[in-house]
Amino acid sequence: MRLWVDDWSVLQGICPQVVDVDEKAGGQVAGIELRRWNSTPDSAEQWHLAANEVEPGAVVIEAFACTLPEAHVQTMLGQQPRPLWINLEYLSAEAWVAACHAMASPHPRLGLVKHFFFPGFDEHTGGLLREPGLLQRRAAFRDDPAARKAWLAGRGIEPGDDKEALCVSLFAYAQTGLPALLQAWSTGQRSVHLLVPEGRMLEAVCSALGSTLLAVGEHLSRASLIVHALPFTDQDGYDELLWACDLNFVRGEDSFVRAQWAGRPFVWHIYPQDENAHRPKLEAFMERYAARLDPQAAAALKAFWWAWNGCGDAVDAWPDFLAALPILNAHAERWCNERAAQKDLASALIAFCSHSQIVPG
Ligand SMILES: Cc1cn([C@H]2C[C@H](O)[C@@H](COP(=O)(O)OP(=O)(O)O[C@H]3O[C@@H](C)[C@H](O)[C@@H](O)[C@H]3O)O2)c(=O)[nH]c1=O
Repeated sequence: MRLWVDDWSVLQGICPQVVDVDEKAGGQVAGIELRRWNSTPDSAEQWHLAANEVEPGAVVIEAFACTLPEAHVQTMLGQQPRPLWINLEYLSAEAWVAACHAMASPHPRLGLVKHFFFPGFDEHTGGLLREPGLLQRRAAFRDDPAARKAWLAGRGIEPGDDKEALCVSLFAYAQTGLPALLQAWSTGQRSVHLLVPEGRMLEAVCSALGSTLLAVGEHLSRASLIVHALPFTDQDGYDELLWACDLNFVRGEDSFVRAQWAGRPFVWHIYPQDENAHRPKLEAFMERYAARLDPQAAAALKAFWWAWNGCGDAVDAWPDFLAALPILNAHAERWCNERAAQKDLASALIAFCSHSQIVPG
């Protein structure tokens, strides 16, 4: 397995072992060969390993339509048998995805065939990323209240005897509604411990509360609201954060999926696109997610999610959402178990390649 990565520093953040790999020469992490992909090579940066200097694998996965370098495609053309070329698409809950999943698209000039592979939420799609043992690790953590308590205490968070206290993790894109929501939490009846990994969201929270930027490990209190600054951790650490909280604000694709495996209520901030192209995607997921949810809880969820995504007032929507949390909690667990009954994305990819007789089954 060889992974081409165009942003080494981002990879280091979520996979710290990458620090030991020479960016210029590439190297191995957890059995995966890492190579730096310079998508805009220039003469000043001749050191990068060009994709055409490397023999393509039996399967070439182009993620998120990143566009393979022409030279790499040419090398693929010269191979016998020709590699299986897969375009791994963005995650979407929209109905058309099932119809397009695994569809073949012959290259107009080259005679190579590209297959579209869509992650998704039902068995007609490629499924979701879920590594072996994830749900067992989560269960071990969540079934052990002492482990959660110790995890929180290790980060200076001690909700104490306040059974009503709510632990909330916050990871989102820029949010215009944030200051008002923080204000509502600070004056609310229920204590809110807000766990914010370092980064832009922490800056935004501190600035909205009129504070200097908190260092990792520090906290600040505003009546019912206590903000805790957490480090940006590797992905296992981020999973533990999701498991430890009662409610998780997540964004984009990956943290959105991890929150679903956490089996806890969550709020999704979808990646905003031009001309509001993200809205039908948000709606499609909400409809799917809330289809078998109690109607009142479904309405509360939709109102708050829409508001968090810029359509509505999050402060107005918060009380009903808060009241629905116990129902949403049970629903999150059920949703997680249903999704876990499906083939995961990596297994689906292997099955697809085996079926195409490229990879031995
Ligand atoms: C806060 C935190 C996150 N993470 C992880 C969780 C996720 O796997 C990852 C962040 O990924 P995402 O949540 O998907 O957010 P993102 O904004 O980085 O990704 C997005 O990029 C856009 C360009 C795409 O169009 C989106 O669909 C989406 O993929 O970081 C950690 O490992 N440690 C941490 O401390």
